[in-house]
Amino acid sequence: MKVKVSRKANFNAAHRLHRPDWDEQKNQAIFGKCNNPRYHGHNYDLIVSITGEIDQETGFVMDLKVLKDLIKEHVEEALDHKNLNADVPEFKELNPTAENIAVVIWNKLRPYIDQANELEVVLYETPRNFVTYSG
Ligand SMILES: Nc1nc2c(c(=O)[nH]1)N=C([C@H](O)[C@H](O)COP(=O)(O)OP(=O)(O)OP(=O)(O)O)CN2
Ligand SMILES: [Zn+2]
Repeated sequence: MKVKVSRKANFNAAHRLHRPDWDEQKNQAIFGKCNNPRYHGHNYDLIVSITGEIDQETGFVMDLKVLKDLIKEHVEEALDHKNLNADVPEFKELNPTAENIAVVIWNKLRPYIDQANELEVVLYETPRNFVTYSG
């Protein structure tokens, strides 16, 4: 019997969607206001979920206090109040779209999650735009 447990988190970050190999007109046409050369911010909401068997001794799939601390150490400290393009090595040459940010977060957390459990990351870039990555 598998059960999914989840932890919500939040971080604020600035970004710019841009490809240096495209001219200004194409960047503007594809990325619109997220191509602003002065960057802009989003208030990202994150839901991290772990799916697995319930441990018969603890009753936990995973201790949510441990998950909270992992998100704080590996996601919030890396991304919160950062300029994603300029401050976060993973985005030096990777566009910080919601999709790519979700994959980066998943990769940061996966090494710390029990191999027997599944990891899912849901990232809200705006209240109505969100992406899901499960590996
Ligand atoms: N597939 C993707 N599409 C878009 C992304 C993305 O990361 N992946 N990002 C953006 C913008 O960065 C950002 O999400 C703003 O988009 P917008 O359409 O303005 O969304 P809002 O929810 O703020 O707008 P509403 O009008 O309130 O719906 C765009 N596309
Ligand atoms: Zn944006």
